Amino acid sequence: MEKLKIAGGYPLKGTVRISGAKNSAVALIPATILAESPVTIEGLPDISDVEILKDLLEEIGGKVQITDDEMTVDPSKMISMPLPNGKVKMLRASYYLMGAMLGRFKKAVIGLPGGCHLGPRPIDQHIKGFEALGAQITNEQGAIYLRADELRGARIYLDVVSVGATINIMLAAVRAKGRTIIENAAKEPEIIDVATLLTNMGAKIKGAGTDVIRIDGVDTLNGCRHTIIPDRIEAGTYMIIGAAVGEGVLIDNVIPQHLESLIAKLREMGVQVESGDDQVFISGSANLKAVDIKTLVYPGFPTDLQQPVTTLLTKATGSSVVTDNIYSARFKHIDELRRMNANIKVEGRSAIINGPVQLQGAKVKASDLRAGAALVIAGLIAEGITEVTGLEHIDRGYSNLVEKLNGLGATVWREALTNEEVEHLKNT
Ligand SMILES: CC(=O)N[C@H]1[C@@H](OP(=O)(O)OP(=O)(O)OC[C@H]2O[C@@H](n3ccc(=O)[nH]c3=O)[C@H](O)[C@@H]2O)O[C@H](CO)[C@@H](O)[C@@H]1O
Ligand SMILES: C=C(OP(=O)(O)O)C(=O)O
Repeated sequence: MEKLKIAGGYPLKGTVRISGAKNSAVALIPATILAESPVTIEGLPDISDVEILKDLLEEIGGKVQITDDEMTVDPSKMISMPLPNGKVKMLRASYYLMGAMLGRFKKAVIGLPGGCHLGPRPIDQHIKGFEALGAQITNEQGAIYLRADELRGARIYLDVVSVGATINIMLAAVRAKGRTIIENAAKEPEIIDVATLLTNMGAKIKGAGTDVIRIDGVDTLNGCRHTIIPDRIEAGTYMIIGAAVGEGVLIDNVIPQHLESLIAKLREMGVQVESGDDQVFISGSANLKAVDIKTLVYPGFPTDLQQPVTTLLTKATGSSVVTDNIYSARFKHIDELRRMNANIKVEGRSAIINGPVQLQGAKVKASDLRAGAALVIAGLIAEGITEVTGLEHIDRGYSNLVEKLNGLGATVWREALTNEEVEHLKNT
């Protein structure tokens, strides 16, 4: 086990290249199950969620090759192996195996997913969608059993706008007989990315990226080559870093339109942001202004950037209110930021941040992925050394973090935990 050490207070500048999107990758990889010949996905991020999904595809008989950032999956010999326990529990997105295996094999057994603990993460809308397509579903000892004699297209209205449910239903519906219509669908760019892969495989999907998606089921899907979209959350994290400690940071390989809500908020804070075709330049600002932020479904402000932006707001003058409307309990980073001298209180689903304060280096623990990002940003801002543990969360979603930060001039390194520190972590 390792910890991340950050020597704070240094200005960063230069160029950082963004990797492929984690939240696309975790759906694109299960989607390969639906094909009958090899699928290649280019531009995958080097993160543990991708590694785990590779292992899961191999468990069910897939042949997977990874070269640099490219993964080729030969799904031809896959079988509907039950996966009630083990690695499925290590990530939230293992739930996409349900839709993909149901689509291809008409049956699946998948352990209830893990992932970041952000409060309750129900999957009732996924289940409602699968049932509408004709599947029988039971929950036995923490695993979901799905079975259908035949999948039939249906009209499905999502009661909550859910990225996970939209993608999962799409995965099953591409192999259903007839037309499926998903109403009140989520519109996130990752949904369009998955629909693009499926379309390249031969699926018939219209309307991905709007709130009504129409899918006409097909009998077979074939292999293809697909390039993943850039990770808007990783890009947003580096934009926030640029605003916090940058003296000119160029974010390369980004789709600026995916980050309009963040760009608008950074400008409101007084940060200079220039966007080009696939790059964003952040000049930084000495005098940040407090702003209020509410997370919403896309194109609103993403919940995944709520924690990183909270750290930035500790530098802003005045009182900011950050409200998470997607995950009301996504505030585990706040206690850790307080250890670093932040003046923040949580009321219901809002964090109230009073600034500016000078953060101080401390020993802190990442409780989840974006809490980890928030603490790394805090470490870069802080005076002195910050030590961040819980790196297994950060490694789920940030490709080559140390290399990318040091490439911008930061002083960040990983160090093995002492036995004493391992014991201490087990007891906290
Ligand atoms: C809309 C939104 O911002 N989605 C984010 C959410 O996706 P994720 O896929 O985790 O969440 P969903 O988009 O599926 O869920 C959005 C909301 O709907 C609720 N819900 C979801 C499914 C369901 O069956 N029943 C139900 O009630 C969730 O509890 C949540 O409050 O977290 C991901 C990881 O942090 C982000 O990348 C997504 O952008
Ligand atoms: C919480 C996240 O991931 P997951 O849903 O995979 O746990 C995230 O990407 O911020």
